[in-house]
Amino acid sequence: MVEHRKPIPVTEAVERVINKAQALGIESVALHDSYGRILAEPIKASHDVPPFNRSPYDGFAIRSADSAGASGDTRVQFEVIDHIGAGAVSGKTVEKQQAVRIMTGAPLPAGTDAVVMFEQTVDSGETFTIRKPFEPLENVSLQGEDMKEGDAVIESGSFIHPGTIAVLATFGYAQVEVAKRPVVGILSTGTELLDVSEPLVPGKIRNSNGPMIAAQLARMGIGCKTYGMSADELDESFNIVKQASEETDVLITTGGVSVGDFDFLPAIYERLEAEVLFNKVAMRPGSVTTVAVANGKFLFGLSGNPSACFTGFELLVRPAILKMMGADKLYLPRTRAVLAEDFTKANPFTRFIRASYDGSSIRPAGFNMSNAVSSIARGNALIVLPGGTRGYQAGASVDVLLLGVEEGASEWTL
Ligand SMILES: Nc1nc2c(c(=O)[nH]1)N[C@H]1C(S)=C(S)[C@@H](COP(=O)(O)OP(=O)(O)OC[C@H]3O[C@@H](n4cnc5c(N)ncnc54)[C@H](O)[C@@H]3O)O[C@H]1N2
Ligand code: MOO
Repeated sequence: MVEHRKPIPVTEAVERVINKAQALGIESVALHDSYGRILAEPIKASHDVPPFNRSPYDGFAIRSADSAGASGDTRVQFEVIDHIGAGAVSGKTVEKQQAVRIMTGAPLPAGTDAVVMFEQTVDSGETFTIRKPFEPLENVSLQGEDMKEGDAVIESGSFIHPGTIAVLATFGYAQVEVAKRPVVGILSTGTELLDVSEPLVPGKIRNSNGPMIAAQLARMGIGCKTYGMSADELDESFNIVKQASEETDVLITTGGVSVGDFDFLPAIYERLEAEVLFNKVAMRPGSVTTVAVANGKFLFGLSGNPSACFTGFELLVRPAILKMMGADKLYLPRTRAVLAEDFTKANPFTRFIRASYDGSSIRPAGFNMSNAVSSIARGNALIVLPGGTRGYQAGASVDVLLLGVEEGASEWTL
């Protein structure tokens, strides 16, 4: 008898998965290993940045009051009494009409409150003259102008990117508290699958889903265990899935999840006595995406069809893993864009179309069936067309989810 599955809305599927996903705790890593991790502590400024008033230019530090009256006609002269570069502190106190030759980054000497750039001086040597007056604090980089001691600078849960690392280094974090990452496994099921290095033979295709998912994980800062490929054979697949699920927090399988005679994932979930969160989602591609939990381990049954597999990962696996990683932003950033060409197909389920987005308009990235590989390569975004709609014309405003934006992403709210 053919199994009938009840589709649930994609937002409901996301919610069910998110409700099951638990953060895995905290560990300490060296700063240079922290790129791509999720910060597990809030970062407060432990001192002012910059920590002292400093020169933002190469020039001369003066007392601004001494420059009063300087003009094109009336030059004002200064005597140079010291010379410092960044890292040095002048021991001198600057008196009337005196100056210190100062390089970018050096602290302002006692008594001075302005900096004259070399380009603003005439005849510079032991003495120099200027042709304009300077305001107090003119050309001075002020202590604390960037960050003040005690400022909340970065929130816990943020993705650690190069800018985060610059802040952490500034405040002396040689070690950083980060969220633990889940151990994720990938198993590609299908008797038809060949390894990437194998020659094509009749009836077979190369496994593109496994390497694609590994890369989708990599751009989230997650490595993976690869369980290779298994044939569509129940006992063999069951044994691999059972062992892999024991060795991982999240096992992602592709293929074998629909209602075909050789689709064994549903039977495997049953044998594992897994709790199936859903086995049909009102989305296309990826309607067969199934998520189950067995012994506290996630089993993501993604479709074998490449575009469906890709989309199921981005919409359902990615937020679950981000929650396990302790991230504060779980969803793909969402925006609106103008459709660049007609899309007249009906959308019985919410449709996610691989598309290329140029910042204002968006164009479907070619062949858009769930078995497409080419459009995944060409797309950098997904157009979202709600279920029950059809007949979108060029010029229509549509919802768009941006792909590959792992840093500083805003949220796609449910
Ligand atoms: N009677 C029905 N048939 C199908 C239904 C349905 O509701 N009733 N759903 C269709 C939909 S929608 C999809 S999507 C597919 C999904 O099937 P599976 O997820 O079980 O995947 P497979 O049948 O194993 O493979 C589908 C397709 O993808 C190719 N494939 C598989 N693995 C890979 C891989 N690692 N790399 C590249 N390509 C892969 C495979 O050869 C098939 O062509 O079911 C429909 N059928
Ligand atoms: O699961 Mo299928 O991808 O809806 O075409």
